[in-house]
Amino acid sequence: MTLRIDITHSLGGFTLDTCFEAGPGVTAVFGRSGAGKTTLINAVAGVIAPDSGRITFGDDTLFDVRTNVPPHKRQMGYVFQDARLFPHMSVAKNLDYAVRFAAQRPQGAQRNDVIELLGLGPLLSRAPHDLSGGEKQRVALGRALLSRPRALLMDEPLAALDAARKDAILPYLERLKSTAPALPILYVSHALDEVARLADNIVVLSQGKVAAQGPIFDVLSDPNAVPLLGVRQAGAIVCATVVNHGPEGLSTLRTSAGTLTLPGVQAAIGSTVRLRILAQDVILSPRKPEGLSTANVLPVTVTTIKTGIGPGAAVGLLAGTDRLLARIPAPAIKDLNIKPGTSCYALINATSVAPSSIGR
Ligand SMILES: Nc1ncnc2c1ncn2[C@@H]1O[C@H](COP(=O)(O)OP(=O)(O)OP(=O)(O)O)[C@@H](O)[C@H]1O
Repeated sequence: MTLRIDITHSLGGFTLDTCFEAGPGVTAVFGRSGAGKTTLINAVAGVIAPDSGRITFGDDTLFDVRTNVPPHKRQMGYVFQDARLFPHMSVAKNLDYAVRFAAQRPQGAQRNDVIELLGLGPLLSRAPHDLSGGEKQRVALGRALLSRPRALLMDEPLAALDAARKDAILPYLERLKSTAPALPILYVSHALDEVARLADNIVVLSQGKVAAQGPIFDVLSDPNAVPLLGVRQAGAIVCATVVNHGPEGLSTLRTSAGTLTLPGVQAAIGSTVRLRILAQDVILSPRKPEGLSTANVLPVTVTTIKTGIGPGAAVGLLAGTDRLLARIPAPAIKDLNIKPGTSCYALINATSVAPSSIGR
């Protein structure tokens, strides 16, 4: 089923004016602080009533000029930045509380499946104050899933966690995606690394408006989206298959354009991973370079060039059937005579792809 959101809402001098759809899978709502992400997700949850517009889920109208379905009747699971567990209840009781309210609902995961999916078994008898931040968020996610939601709304669920805890919980979210592929998940975040690992689609909010939207692979590789995403954060996602793990901690991965050698790849041989390759870590060369310390050289074709974003230019590249994004000094466009259709080589430093940028 698909969530359709077409609303306007004013708060002081701020106006949210958005129109987009979120179907099965993860739709990331990305934007800088104050872009309107929380206002948007609160409207979908039914916590606030927009000034005007319409929110539908499949054939059901959740909000319009005549209708405003209360939050508990929208059948949405909500996970906040802070886990908001009941402090006086054990993990098991927190989960059972959700089951009780879901008893009559037709869809959703069973208790044991959710416990297994999120690795909650060893935590069941513990109290929330004995859990780490990441464990609390796993319980909060379990509780949301056990309410048998028709859609999941996640508002910066990892923002309060440090990098290590974030890395520990991301694989659970990746598993959730594959075990519940039909579940629409609206995932609010201002962290592009999370979004790149999890999202199928992205809606970029800027000052309350949708500034870009579409499949995550398209938007993150679009040079025109670089100013919205931030020049240092911008980078495309490449799909790769793990070929082997070498003795030096370096793994060989096959992409549609050629082979990459990268450190810190945990995935099993034969599995497909997503690699987020930052635009600033891609260097372009008109000829195939030799004798370099990096083995990662892929033949590419220039598709789009975006200048006028400071001293750098963003260059969209086709690498086999994948796309890459490079950020190079603007004068290099002229010096290298780069234009759409130019064939050249992309150099990617082996150590610049962080293990946390590698998703399943
Ligand atoms: N009750 C309110 N009264 C007036 N302005 C508000 C109110 N609530 C939010 N705003 C403003 O609306 C804008 C959007 O806020 P919102 O919380 O939706 O942004 P956000 O993208 O979720 O930000 P963050 O990432 O910092 O949480 C901000 O400019 C905020 O200051």
